[in-house]
Amino acid sequence: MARKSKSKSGSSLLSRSHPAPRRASLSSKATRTLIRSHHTLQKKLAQAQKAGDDAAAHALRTEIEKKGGLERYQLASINGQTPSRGGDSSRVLMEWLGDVKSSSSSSPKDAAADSTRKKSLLEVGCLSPDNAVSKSGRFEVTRIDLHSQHAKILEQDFMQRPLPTSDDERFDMISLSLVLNYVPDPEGRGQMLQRTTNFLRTKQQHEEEEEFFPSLFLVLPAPCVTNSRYLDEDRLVAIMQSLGYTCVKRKLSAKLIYGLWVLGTPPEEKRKVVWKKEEVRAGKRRNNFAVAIK
Ligand SMILES: C[S@@+](CC[C@H](N)C(=O)[O-])C[C@H]1O[C@@H](n2cnc3c(N)ncnc32)[C@H](O)[C@@H]1O
Repeated sequence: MARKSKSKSGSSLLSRSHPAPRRASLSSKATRTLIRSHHTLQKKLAQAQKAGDDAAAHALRTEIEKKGGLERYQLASINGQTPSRGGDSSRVLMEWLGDVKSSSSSSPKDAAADSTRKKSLLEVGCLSPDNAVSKSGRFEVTRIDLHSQHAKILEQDFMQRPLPTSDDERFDMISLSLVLNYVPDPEGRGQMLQRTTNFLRTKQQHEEEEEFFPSLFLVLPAPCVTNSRYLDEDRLVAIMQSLGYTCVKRKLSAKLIYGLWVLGTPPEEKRKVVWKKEEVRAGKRRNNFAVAIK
């Protein structure tokens, strides 16, 4: 039975009834294969759609569904979050925030008020309401996903979420963990990164010392940055800086690259941001992950 839930922006969104997610008992190898194959098929589908090849797009949609579609992909991703397989990425965020005061308010009254106010977090691509960031109790979390597997997760495409009209509707932090690499084409990834800036509240002058907010927690598979023909860390930093972000925390593990990117006060004039898909390093064994902004 469908029922309605309210988003932070006040828009009503349809949410479905949610059976408890089935845990797939997949091996690590099967999990990786399934995730990779889903990404490849999504990329081919985006290419077919761009080329206007309806027959190929139909065949690819059928193949994606035959392999279990987004639901099975999500179950494989949940599998990858078990502690034995690297765990929940938001634990890294909580380690970073562990010793941070919630505010740098100048007056004792403001400080008292702010220390009781939870930070607001928009978690895009949320598979579970029980990850470290939710359990911390430090955030008021709004969770969204293309396919919700839990009543506390709104079924919503971030790219379609209504734009906020005031800071009350914006967030202190957005989490984009293993979501940007789900987007099948470079331009779509650029649009997603650009769009995050609209959903973060404005940094106030008196907050200069509040070093971790407003911010984007961005997590990508490490090879997207360490072994791509089109993206390395320098280029990622340059792209993010052109959007107004500064990296304040960064961690590279064997599998993932994590970053906390603070959005600064908006520049006087909006800078023109254009990033093409250009080779930054050659090599036959590299992948083609890229971010492009028109
Ligand atoms: C690999 S899972 C990542 C889950 C989790 N954040 C993590 O770090 O393990 C990617 C999720 O992002 C969701 N997703 C991708 N694009 C999205 C969008 N535009 N809006 C909302 N969710 C999206 C997918 O549905 C999928 O559940």
